[in-house]
Amino acid sequence: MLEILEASALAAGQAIMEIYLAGPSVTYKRDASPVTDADHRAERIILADLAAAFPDIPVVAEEEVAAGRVPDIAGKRFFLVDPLDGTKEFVKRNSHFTVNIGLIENGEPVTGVVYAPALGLIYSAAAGRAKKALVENGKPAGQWTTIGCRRCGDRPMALTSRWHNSPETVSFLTDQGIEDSEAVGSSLKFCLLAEGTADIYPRFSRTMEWDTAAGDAILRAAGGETLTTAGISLAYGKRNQPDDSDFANPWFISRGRA
Ligand SMILES: Nc1ncnc2c1ncn2[C@@H]1O[C@H](COP(=O)(O)O)[C@@H](OP(=O)(O)O)[C@H]1O
Ligand SMILES: [Mg+2]
Repeated sequence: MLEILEASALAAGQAIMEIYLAGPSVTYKRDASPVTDADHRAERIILADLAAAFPDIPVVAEEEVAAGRVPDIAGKRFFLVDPLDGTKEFVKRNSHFTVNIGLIENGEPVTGVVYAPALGLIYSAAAGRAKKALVENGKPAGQWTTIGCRRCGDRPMALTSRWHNSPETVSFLTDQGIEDSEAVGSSLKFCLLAEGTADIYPRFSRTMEWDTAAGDAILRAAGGETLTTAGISLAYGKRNQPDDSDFANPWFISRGRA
């Protein structure tokens, strides 16, 4: 399965880069977040690939949900797709945007691919192994290398959102005595924890499950974890929540090895 997901993410990323170079057309969704022709084109590519290869696995995809199309996932494994995470970065011509495909089984992210086309980097994970490759001309160049979280030292390096940071995140870093932090866009934050170049990603502002599933799968396979503020492993497939919309995540803290 993983190779099919990787190939689909690479194809979607190539379409995104064509639009990136030509200049995307931007509109704004009901929640005022930007969406571009690249989001829609990349999602169509991924949905077609998944439907052809895995017709029985439901797919929850960001723009499909925005259009009101949500499949029944009850009791099933399912895909979460964010065709272009970091749309704001993309629009501002910053390279921190990613293609994301994650597979959820029993509420856990078990398989994932994150592709950052402008950086030429692809990360993936399945069966407890996380790996990374450079991408050239739309294909992995050279060998995939296995990646793993580092053990956190005396000076933890934190990652924060570039556009959606919050006062609570700043307070958390102060309370924990964390002095070093870097703002990084999109699901790349999970990948940097997974490859052992940072230690903690506190997310005290809103995300949706498709923003986090693929990166979280890679982080967990690399030896890290994502916990809610109650200390419980972040679960996926959250529907019919009393006071929130479907597939919204609570605040969470992702980290490498303690
Ligand atoms: N108010 C809000 N409601 C829902 N999602 C939000 C949000 N603010 C930010 N996000 C999510 O945060 C993602 C960007 O994360 P980051 O800030 O770490 O780069 C966005 O992904 P998209 O770019 O796919 O829309 C979006 O889904
Ligand atoms: Mg997103």
